[in-house]
Amino acid sequence: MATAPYAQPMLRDGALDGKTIIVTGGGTGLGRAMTTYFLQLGANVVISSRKLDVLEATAAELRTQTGGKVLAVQCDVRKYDEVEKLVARTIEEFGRIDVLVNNAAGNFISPTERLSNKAFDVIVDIVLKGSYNCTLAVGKHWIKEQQPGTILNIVTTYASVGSAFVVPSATAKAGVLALTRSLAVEWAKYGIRSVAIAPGPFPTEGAWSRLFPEPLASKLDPAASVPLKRVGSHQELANLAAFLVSDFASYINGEVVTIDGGEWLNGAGEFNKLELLTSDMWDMIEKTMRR
Ligand SMILES: CCCCCCC/C=C/C(=O)SCCNC(=O)CCNC(=O)[C@H](O)C(C)(C)COP(=O)(O)OP(=O)(O)OC[C@H]1O[C@@H](n2cnc3c(N)ncnc32)[C@H](O)[C@@H]1OP(=O)(O)O
Ligand SMILES: NC(=O)C1=CN([C@@H]2O[C@H](COP(=O)(O)OP(=O)(O)OC[C@H]3O[C@@H](n4cnc5c(N)ncnc54)[C@H](OP(=O)(O)O)[C@@H]3O)[C@@H](O)[C@H]2O)C=CC1
Repeated sequence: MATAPYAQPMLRDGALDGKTIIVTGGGTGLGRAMTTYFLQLGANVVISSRKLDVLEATAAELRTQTGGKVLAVQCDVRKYDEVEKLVARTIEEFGRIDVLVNNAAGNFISPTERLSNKAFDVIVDIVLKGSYNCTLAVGKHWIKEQQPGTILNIVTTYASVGSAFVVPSATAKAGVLALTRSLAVEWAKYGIRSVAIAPGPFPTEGAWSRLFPEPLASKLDPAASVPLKRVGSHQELANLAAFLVSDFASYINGEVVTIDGGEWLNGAGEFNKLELLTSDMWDMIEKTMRR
């Protein structure tokens, strides 16, 4: 079957030539998808997370698949000293950093009152502390070297509106969104852009195992609440990420781009649920109203 247009690579060859990009959580899921496309577009990529074996395996596969330069560095984003080492190792290998993608995250569904304080901490620490740790370490480097840069934060649609049953994640992602918009203004004078992507449902093992465990998975179709009636493809998210970190997006700063097939608006509109009405019902309703 032919690949759908939205699942095809978008940018021209070499669009990211000469750029060095750090992708936290780059060994799996959407981080891996972005890394693959960045390499195909000519960037050098450093992938980091806690599990070195996963990172090394991904790096080896992507070297073969793309012919690009990818370095695996173990780093727990919650620990500032490890983040500083990640920055130093990147400079040592590639001589520069052009882009930071704050993608690493932790999440699981739970009624909030069931959470221990440690469970709340672990999510906020990975998502919010992890993002500001990396942003601070890379930002300080750019400012000291008088070098421009781009920060891309992967948030989610509920960063703006909140969500029940993923409260630590919603709290932390809202903070990351605030970080994005605040630094877009404060660090613009240094030539540093801050942007974000708010994805809706994109199937990954990491997200699905924690957000759609059984018996939920067999009861709930994640595509059903999306007006376009499908989930996202990894390539279309990678296309958007590559554009936002490329020089073609040089005038985009402080923006959060939602990519969710219209899902978040679906819950918002007062009358959206009328989608359930059949044509016959509408005939009846119209007749009654006109009378
Ligand atoms: C699907 C449609 C789209 C909607 C948008 C979705 C938006 C966001 C999506 C995502 O972010 S998906 C990313 C998912 N990926 C990950 O979470 C990967 C990394 N995750 C992990 O490593 C673990 O899941 C972790 C729990 C977050 C961290 O693991 P770690 O080993 O560091 O911690 P633990 O020691 O296991 O746990 C710490 C603390 O948390 C409690 N806990 C763990 N799991 C649960 C649970 N399911 N329910 C309640 N509590 C949990 C655990 O018991 C510990 O607390 P204490 O027992 O010490 O009090
Ligand atoms: N998939 C989806 O539908 C959606 C995803 N998102 C966002 O997309 C991003 C990627 O998620 P996805 O690919 O689905 O899930 P994954 O679970 O595949 O990705 C999460 C990554 O974060 C890494 N990570 C977790 N904790 C740490 C830590 N302390 N230090 C460093 N790295 C860490 C994990 O690696 P390791 O365990 O080796 O540390 C893993 O590679 C996340 O920001 C998520 O919130 C947003 C909306 C929807």
